[in-house]
Amino acid sequence: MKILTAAQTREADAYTIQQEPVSSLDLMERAAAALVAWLRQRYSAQVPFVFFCGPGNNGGDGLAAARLLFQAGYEVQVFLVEEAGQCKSQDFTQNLQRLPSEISTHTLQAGFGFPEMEFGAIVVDALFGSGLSRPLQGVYAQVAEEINQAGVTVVAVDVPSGLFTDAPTPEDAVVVQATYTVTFERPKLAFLLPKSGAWVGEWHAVPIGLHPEFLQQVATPYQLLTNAYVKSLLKARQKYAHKGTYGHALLIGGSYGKMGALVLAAKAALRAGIGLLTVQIPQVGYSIVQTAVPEAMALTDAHELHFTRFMGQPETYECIGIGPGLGQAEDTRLALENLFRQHLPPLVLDADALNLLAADRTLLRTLPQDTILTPHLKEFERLAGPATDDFHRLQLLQSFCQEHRCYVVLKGAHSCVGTPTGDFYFNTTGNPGMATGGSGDVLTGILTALRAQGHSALETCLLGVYLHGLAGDLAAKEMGQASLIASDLTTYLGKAFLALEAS
Ligand SMILES: NC(=O)C1=CN([C@@H]2O[C@H](COP(=O)(O)OP(=O)(O)OC[C@H]3O[C@@H](n4cnc5c(N)ncnc54)[C@H](O)[C@@H]3O)[C@@H](O)[C@H]2O)[C@@H](O)CC1
Ligand SMILES: [K+]
Repeated sequence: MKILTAAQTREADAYTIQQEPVSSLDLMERAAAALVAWLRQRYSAQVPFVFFCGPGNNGGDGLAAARLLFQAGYEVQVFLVEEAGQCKSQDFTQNLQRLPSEISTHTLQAGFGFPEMEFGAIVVDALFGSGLSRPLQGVYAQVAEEINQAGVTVVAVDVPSGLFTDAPTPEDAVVVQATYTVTFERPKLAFLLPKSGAWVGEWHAVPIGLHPEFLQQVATPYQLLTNAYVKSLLKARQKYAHKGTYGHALLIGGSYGKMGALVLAAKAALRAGIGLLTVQIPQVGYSIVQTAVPEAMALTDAHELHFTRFMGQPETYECIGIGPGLGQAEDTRLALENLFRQHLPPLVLDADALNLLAADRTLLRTLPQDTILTPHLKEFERLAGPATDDFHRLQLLQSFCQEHRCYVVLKGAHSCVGTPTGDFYFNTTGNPGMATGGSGDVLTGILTALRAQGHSALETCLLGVYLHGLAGDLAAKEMGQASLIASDLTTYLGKAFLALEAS
């Protein structure tokens, strides 16, 4: 699903208005109706609502929603926030005229006294949306600050007011801290990035019937993974298959004190459908692996404690995953250097393999084409340098993938897959319970297994991050986020496959 910029959203609105055709006011009515349907589903008519409406179409949405909610029997109060002399949008003015006189309506201007909130009231933030052109100032900044200090649930309309959707929001800017953001049609890019995403709270995209033709033709490098798309990447298992049909993968990793990481990756690879799995481990790991993962074959390194020399034949494997628990010993770095000189099957690199690459730029330059790298933010910074903000990081991701002709899964909430073509794919599954040691090792196992089964590098990344997050969501539903541990992700991987197939 394409993610649109604010300018593209305006074009989509205009195209819909012209082609459907529908009046701008009726499109706003649809947006308000979608917002109100969301609110009514969540809150009963006993819950009082306080709307703060700005002068543009975002404020217009707020006014239309206040009217619809009032007509549905809710207690509604409206505050019009305006800088003296500020122009109002036409649809705002029309919706103000349509506001029933029974709704208590006040104007807040500079130097206002902020209203007392009734206990349990929900604030609806309709100050500014995608039309924001500069940071909030004056009365708008004051209202946003007061809302943030009121300690109430805040539902932002379309965008939390003060947040830039396609560019970094200045560090010192005032932004409404939303509990929920009900956004129209598509989430905005800023919602998916770690710093700006924190203002958005939990976001929900509600459709307002923007013209499908426009959505189909508009060009963007930013895509959001949808269930339907990821499902289309699944391959059915064949009746006459044997274990050789589903690839032979190799995982290299584990070192003294870090064998668990390799075990987690190995179990995940097996649950991700691999036909055969071999692990290469230092001698210290032999009995651990043979006991913990009896389904895997083991190759042991000449070294007791860590990886020093590849012991197999590269052509035996359809994919090699390197990194979980690998360690960063000097002879491990040399072993990687030697390995990269050989003709290799597709690679998945994680954890210490990435740290070794970051410390040795020559090694980075010898990276085989279409390698998949799975850094978290800190590991990515070591590889590509520090980012000044979320948007700069996306630029770094794009140039890194293009320069090294590789795929990068930048891990976090909404993990982002960067590609050599310059496109970005944001994941939609997963939860904060997965921020726990070993989660990344499980992902490496899943990706290695999918790649070995013949998925392209891109398919592997998309299917892998989605299933990994879905397993986390299913696990969290039953055991809660705080108690979730990495091996639960593997336990729930089968259910994730089933849920995706059945969707
Ligand atoms: N037909 C449409 O165009 C639709 C628009 N919709 C709503 O319209 C919103 C966008 O509306 P607008 O383009 O009117 O923009 P906003 O309502 O976000 O902003 C209004 C105007 O305020 C001014 N402004 C920007 N930043 C300011 C600041 N910091 N201080 C003071 N003034 C500032 C600008 O001139 C801007 O156009 C969307 O977020 C959405 O809520 C929805 O109703 C769906 C349909
Ligand atoms: K808003």
